[in-house]
Amino acid sequence: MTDASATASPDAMIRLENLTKAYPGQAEPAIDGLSLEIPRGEIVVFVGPSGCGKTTLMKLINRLIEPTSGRIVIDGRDVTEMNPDELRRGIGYAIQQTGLFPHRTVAQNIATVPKLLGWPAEKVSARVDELLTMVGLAPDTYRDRYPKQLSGGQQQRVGVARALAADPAVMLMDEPFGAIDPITREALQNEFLRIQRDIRKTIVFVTHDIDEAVKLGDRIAVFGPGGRIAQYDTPEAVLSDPADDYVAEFIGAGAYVKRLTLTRLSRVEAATDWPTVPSSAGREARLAALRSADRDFVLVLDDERRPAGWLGRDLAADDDRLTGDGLPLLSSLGPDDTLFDALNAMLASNADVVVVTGEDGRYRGTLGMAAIQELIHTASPSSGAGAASPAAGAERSAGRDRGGPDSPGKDSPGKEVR
Ligand SMILES: Nc1ncnc2c1ncn2[C@@H]1O[C@H](COP(=O)(O)OP(=O)(O)OP(=O)(O)O)[C@@H](O)[C@H]1O
Repeated sequence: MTDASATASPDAMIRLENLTKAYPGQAEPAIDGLSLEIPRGEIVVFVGPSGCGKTTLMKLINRLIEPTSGRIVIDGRDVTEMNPDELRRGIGYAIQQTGLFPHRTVAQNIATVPKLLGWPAEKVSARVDELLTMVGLAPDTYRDRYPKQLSGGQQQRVGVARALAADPAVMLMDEPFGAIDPITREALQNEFLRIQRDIRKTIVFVTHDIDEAVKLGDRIAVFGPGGRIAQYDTPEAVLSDPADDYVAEFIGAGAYVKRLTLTRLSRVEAATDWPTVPSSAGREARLAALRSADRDFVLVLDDERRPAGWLGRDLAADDDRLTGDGLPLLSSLGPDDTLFDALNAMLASNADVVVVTGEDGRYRGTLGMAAIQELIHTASPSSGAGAASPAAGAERSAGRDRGGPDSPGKDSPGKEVR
């Protein structure tokens, strides 16, 4: 773990220095001599079992409680020297129970801090609409609703919007997606990462869930009992080189599979040699594309170059189906999907390839099973898992996914996954 006093870095947004919190009447301190640096613009995830002091640390950072000893420095300022109200207005705080005010509308909830800061009404209103749009809730539909008229996932989104309202440099998020079903949770996580790509806040995120930590964190602090940090490192390093038995046990089984979740498809080079045909192509052009293809399936792209479906050789004899959009294509994956999602899509569709699109939904290429296999073995922390080496790996292995004689799934590009 980082010893802040020894390695104080100029770009640490939050510095915890030898921090101790002993609650009155408790035999052991909840936090005991903890030092940690949180870099500017990164997501640092505190992960660990219940009762290990994660929430205590969050409350210390925004001064809902005071430390017994030690210092907390945010953006170069010792927080104990700041007015607590001023401090908290500069920190967005989102929690599991959302803490939304039940008798205030969504807009009024989001506007809480901007109003305290005395923003003019038009600016507040524009900010509310901007944030609702950002978290995927149409302002016209949701602005005037009350929290109880929203689903749990929508409430979480409003909670995140409210935390972001005054554009704080620091966000503290304590299990914000905790009580949400797994599908909504995944959607919220993906949206959260997409938003963070634009806003680049310094975010401290608390979770019990190592998979969530691995997915969201630029760095993970694995907490043990008594507020001890067992390891503070990148997800890649924690997964592939756990500091001790405690961390290894906390990660649990399946470290290789978890590592697949670290690499987003945006960082993987997709193979671009799969044969394609525009959806505007007529019968003859489609037949010609199938004849000249070195695979049994040709990918149909619409006018915007978005994947529309697979055209199989078996359709050549069926004019109606040949001139339609081919088989359904439900397994196209976007830049925020991971190698894990790609593998899952392949397994679900019994195929050995998935179609990869860019942020705009346009076709970017394909990714095959062999490429994933190679990526997971070439990506080590030292080679920068998920960064340069996967792209190189994808390129190298692209040729092996081309449906050659020894490619088991060459005839099944995937009927449908999503
Ligand atoms: N107000 C309090 N008074 C006394 N002890 C407290 C208080 N708040 C927390 N504690 C104790 O401090 C320790 C750390 O609690 P904390 O809530 O920070 O843990 P946590 O890691 O956030 O747990 P969880 O994941 O369950 O929320 C626990 O032993 C808890 O019982």
